[in-house]
Amino acid sequence: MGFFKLSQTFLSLAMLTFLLYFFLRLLFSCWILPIRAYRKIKKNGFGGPAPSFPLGNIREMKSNKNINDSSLGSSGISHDIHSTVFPYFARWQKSHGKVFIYWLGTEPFLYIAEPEFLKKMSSGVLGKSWGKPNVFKHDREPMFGSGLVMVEGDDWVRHRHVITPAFSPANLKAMASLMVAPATKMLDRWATLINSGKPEIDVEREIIKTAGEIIARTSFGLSYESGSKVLEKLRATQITLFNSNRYVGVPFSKFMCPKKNLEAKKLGKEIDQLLLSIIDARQKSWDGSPQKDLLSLLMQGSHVDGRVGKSLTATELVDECKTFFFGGHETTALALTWTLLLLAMHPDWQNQLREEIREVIGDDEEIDFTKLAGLKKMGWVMNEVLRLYSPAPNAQRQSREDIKVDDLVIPNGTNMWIDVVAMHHDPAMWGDDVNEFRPERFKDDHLYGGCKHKMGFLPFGFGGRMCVGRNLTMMEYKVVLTLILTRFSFSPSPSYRHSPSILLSLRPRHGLPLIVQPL
Ligand code: HEM
Repeated sequence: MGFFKLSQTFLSLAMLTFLLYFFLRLLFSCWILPIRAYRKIKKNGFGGPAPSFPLGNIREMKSNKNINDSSLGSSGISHDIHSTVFPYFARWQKSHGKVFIYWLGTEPFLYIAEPEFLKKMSSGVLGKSWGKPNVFKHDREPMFGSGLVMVEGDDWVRHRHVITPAFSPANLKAMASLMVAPATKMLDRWATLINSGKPEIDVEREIIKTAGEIIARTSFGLSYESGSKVLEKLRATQITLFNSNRYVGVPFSKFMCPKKNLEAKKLGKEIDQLLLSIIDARQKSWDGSPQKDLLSLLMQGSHVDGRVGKSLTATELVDECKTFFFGGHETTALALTWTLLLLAMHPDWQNQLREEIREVIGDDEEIDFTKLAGLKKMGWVMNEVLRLYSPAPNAQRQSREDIKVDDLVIPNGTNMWIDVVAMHHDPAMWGDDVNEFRPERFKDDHLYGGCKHKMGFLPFGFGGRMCVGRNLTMMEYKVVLTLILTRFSFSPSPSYRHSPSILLSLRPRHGLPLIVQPL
């Protein structure tokens, strides 16, 4: 009896110790550490909205959805979108300036919409010394794994070293030929719809589908038919993750949607298996002849440059394929989608681009891809669209060392949120016509569009971690837009409701119905 009582007391003590340990750990990670990090940043004198525990400022961010659709007929369409897509940032900017601290759950973030601050902060930091916020890593794991977007340090250098040559101009030219068939298939579908008396087409849905096919071909060499299984699963992962991704930074948020998280993990594993089997088959059948798609180029790069530490493993190749899909297809599709809206609203620009295509490319049935670089006006239009409706509305960083900005010190471990939409719509940088569609602003300054600061135009990010796929995007943009403009003209549908919104990327909430006519 005495022994039984003793062991019971021991068990209760053990339980109590465990609970105390658990509580202290929780207190430490959710309260003491974040407050300590916050105090260090705050020493620099930054302000910011008051947070509450445990949501930080998330409640305010969620309550501020400010869904404000405008249609063609009523007030017209405004490109002044910052206060619509990020109403909380627009409001906090008014009280706290362009650099301040806000909280995602128990994680403080340094908000930055000031190009000069960004320049000073990033000028001394190497690409490999930047991190990505740890708090996002759990959610993004099934999408990007250890792909280039997420890796850091020497691993990042190794990945970037193998990946960059795959995007060389010669390789891109070969990839361009893979883009024509999916785009032509889409346009044939439009022609059939128009012939059957349905000229109203949701071009966003169409272009996202086509860009998915293009990325499947250019990334892993899959035709739509054979790649549709991978594509379906990749898309399902994105939707599942996005739905379960809403309380980032809140303690235990990953346990809030256990079903969705498990589903995303399961899908992630299935995709890995599918891609691994593709890589395996390639490895077995590869006879050394040159291939056009990124996966083959990376495999060749890894093969040729087979020194230890330089090549990519099969698992890393899988992660890069997923990264190309998630990082590359929707962003490019949205750049094209917003372009079609702006060109629909500006038929004069449609005509100017058609004229340029006739002059530069001619009437040949097959596009000579070397001539695409000559489509200068199309380049201005692309930049102006990326400025007004940047598909990647923000960039994120976490410092991995103390960073000096004049007399200030941004401490190691600071999360950063760079508000690209704010900087692209800042009249102090662009002038009073900041919210007008004026592609000609890129005529004399094709890189920065006359922006007063070189860090004020960042559609592809900045520094050593700038988007590795930007030239591929440019190629796809010019190929697809050339094909569209040579076959169709288009105008906005009266049913279009303008409601740009952030669903990972910046997209039209209700799609983009256009009235399409054959030329
Ligand atoms: C309009 C199209 C695109 C936009 C707006 C875009 C935007 C971006 C942005 C903002 C970043 C982050 C840069 C930073 O943190 O400073 C990025 C990184 C990246 N993008 Fe893109 N991207 C586009 C197309 C593509 C394509 C087509 C691919 C590949 C097929 C791609 C692959 C990547 C990769 C791998 C990274 C990570 C680079 C690194 O961290 O070293 N992107 N992109």
